[in-house]
Amino acid sequence: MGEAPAFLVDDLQNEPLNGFELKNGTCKTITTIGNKMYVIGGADDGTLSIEVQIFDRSLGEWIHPTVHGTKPLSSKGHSAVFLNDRILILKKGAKSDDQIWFLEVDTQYVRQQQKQLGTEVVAWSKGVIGNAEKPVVISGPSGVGKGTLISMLMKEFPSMFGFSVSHTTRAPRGMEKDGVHYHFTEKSVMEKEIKDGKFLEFASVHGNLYGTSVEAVEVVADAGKRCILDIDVQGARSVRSSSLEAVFIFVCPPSMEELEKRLRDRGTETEEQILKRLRNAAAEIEQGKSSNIFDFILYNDNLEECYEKLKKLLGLGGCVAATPKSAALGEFNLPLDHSVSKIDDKIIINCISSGLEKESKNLIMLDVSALKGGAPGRTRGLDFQAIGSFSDGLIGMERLS
Ligand SMILES: Nc1ncnc2c1ncn2[C@@H]1O[C@H](COP(=O)(O)OP(=O)(O)OP(=O)(O)O)[C@@H](O)[C@H]1O
Ligand SMILES: Nc1nc2c(ncn2[C@@H]2O[C@H](COP(=O)(O)O)[C@@H](O)[C@H]2O)c(=O)[nH]1
Repeated sequence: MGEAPAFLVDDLQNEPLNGFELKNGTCKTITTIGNKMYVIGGADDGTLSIEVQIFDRSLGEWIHPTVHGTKPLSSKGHSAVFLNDRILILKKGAKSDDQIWFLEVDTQYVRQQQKQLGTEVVAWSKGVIGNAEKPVVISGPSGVGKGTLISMLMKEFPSMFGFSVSHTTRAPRGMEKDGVHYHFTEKSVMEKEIKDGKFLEFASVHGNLYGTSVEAVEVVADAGKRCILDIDVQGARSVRSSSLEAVFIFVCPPSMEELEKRLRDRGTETEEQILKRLRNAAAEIEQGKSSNIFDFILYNDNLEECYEKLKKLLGLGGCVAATPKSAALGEFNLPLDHSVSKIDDKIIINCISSGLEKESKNLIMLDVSALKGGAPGRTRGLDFQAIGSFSDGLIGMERLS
């Protein structure tokens, strides 16, 4: 039987939402959910990320959970607030793009992973202010022109779209660069990373392993861009049933003869590979047209016409769409000195700053009522508003963005 550490009893009397400092200088919070106490805070073993331990009060035992997602780097302190199925972590003194995190403890993704792995699972997800545009999943048989259409989109809108760089076990083609077109990977390495939960989806396609890592999607979201995934139908199906909300587009060839011509003219595959890809194409087209995976089907006969249709369904017809909201917002840094409380779906952050004349306190409201997404990816839909100041009396609502 394990023993609850001495700090739990005393420090729970303090403000667990806002954390407490231990004798060794590290800061931890404790969030109690049923019989489980989630102890979240800088590790004593010198690692740089925020660590998670769970104490099961009914068993009197420590549980070491499997931790999915990129762990946040530890900070000078943090606050923790429980929200139904996840714990909101606000890092003190962190930069605007690193201050809001979620530790998911009972979301659909966490429950799925627990079932699959048979262990206790928690998952980190970074919070994003505003609603970034949904990622775009583009599927279709090999040679139909997915890559060509995506290149045209990225060339015309370089600051709007970012490509999700997949992993593959196939060999690079002549001009392909590692880390740009694909992460070219050994099969054993990729299999281990799949087992470790690093992939949003993966599939065996035309005899090789392909997959989208969670990081590949997050890198694009972090750059404030809309993510484009070029993946096969099996991968699209996996993403559809994941928590990643996306727009799903299937690209169809005008005919099998034309598809074969394009594949042969591209000249990147051996005869054997071309035949394999053509055999698979018939089943992919059948699934693409008949399944409920895809929101849109595009016929790529005339390239320019098809590209115009693609732009139109992405809201780019005629005028340039606005920059994704997440890129423009979130330029507000939470100060080191703040405390946190929760009223319904609103988190009230009391920022305390000592001015020369008098101490002023600013109240910020973080609205978590419209959260979207989550692990394995970012949590979107957060909104900050300034709601008042103790020193000057309450001021009117004011958006910080
Ligand atoms: N509408 C079109 N008409 C004629 N040729 C086209 C058209 N669209 C693309 N192509 C050509 O077809 C070939 C295959 O296109 P592309 O490489 O973009 O296909 P893909 O769907 O990305 O294939 P893969 O899944 O194998 O990566 C390329 O040589 C491209 O230039
Ligand atoms: N399920 C996934 N499929 C992927 C991914 N990346 C690419 N693909 C698909 O593989 C085929 C073949 O691609 P090629 O570059 O070898 O011609 C094509 O249909 C791609 O859409 C992925 O990460 N997951």
